[in-house]
Amino acid sequence: MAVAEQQPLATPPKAAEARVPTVIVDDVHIVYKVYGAGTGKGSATAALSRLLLRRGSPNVRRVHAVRGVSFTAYRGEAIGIIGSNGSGKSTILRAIAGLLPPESGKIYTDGQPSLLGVNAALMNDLTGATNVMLGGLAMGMTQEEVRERYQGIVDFSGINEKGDFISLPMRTYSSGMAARLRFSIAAAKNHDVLMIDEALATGDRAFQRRSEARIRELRKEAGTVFLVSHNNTSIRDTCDRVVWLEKGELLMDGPTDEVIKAYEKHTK
Ligand SMILES: Nc1ncnc2c1ncn2[C@@H]1O[C@H](COP(=O)(O)OP(=O)(O)OP(=O)(O)O)[C@@H](O)[C@H]1O
Repeated sequence: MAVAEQQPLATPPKAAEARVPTVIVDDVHIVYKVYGAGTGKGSATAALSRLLLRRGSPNVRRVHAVRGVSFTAYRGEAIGIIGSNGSGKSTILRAIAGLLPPESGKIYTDGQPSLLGVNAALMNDLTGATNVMLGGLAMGMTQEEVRERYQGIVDFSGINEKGDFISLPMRTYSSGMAARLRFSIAAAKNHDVLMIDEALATGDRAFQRRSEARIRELRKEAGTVFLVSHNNTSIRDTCDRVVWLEKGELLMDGPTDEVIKAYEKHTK
């Protein structure tokens, strides 16, 4: 009986590298409501009579800050968000962080996104050292972990380069020093999704380099990083993809070089 020639088993095609989505922004609109934006109707009596008569405030102004924005971010990406002043960059980050509800549309996130903004809350009357401890605990580290990383955080921030500033209250820091400390605390932890809003702009060049290197590390450690910045060099050095917002709309989303080139042409 003839034996069928054994065919070598075809090697299955190597599974394509699975891209894991971390943030999905789906047709999101965000509207701020500004109360008391008109004149003359702000008195307590007027407010009371509105309550009693169940009439809405006549002075609510709506600012439609984000208009139908959609994109998906994947694990391991660093995405720059650019656009002129007031284009909605900070607003979309705050919404991804869960701090602002969208008027319509949906935002899905994998893990808890951390927003590191220029206004991230640290206590001005407490020393830098206490803020490092509190900030670490607030990010979910144990006391032991914060103690282990304390020196690394202080060294990274460079706060003590010109004397023992870490033991002084934060209100004695310049805005650049405070921003450096905030970034150093946040960067001490690996985040699923880390969003950085202009935090690098205030540091000097040496600090910016350290931060950029740390952002690259955070990406390797499988997180997703968003960076809002007006500094195209920072964006070029850290991000492989850029989302360009203008007047609340997404104008372009693509490889860094392409988008920055188009943006520079637009702003010239
Ligand atoms: N708390 C708020 N209340 C009302 N309107 C707001 C508020 N915050 C922002 N806006 C408005 O929303 C729009 C988008 O603002 P946003 O701060 O997101 O812009 P941005 O792109 O981050 O600007 P910039 O580059 O100047 O930081 C602007 O028109 C702004 O006036």
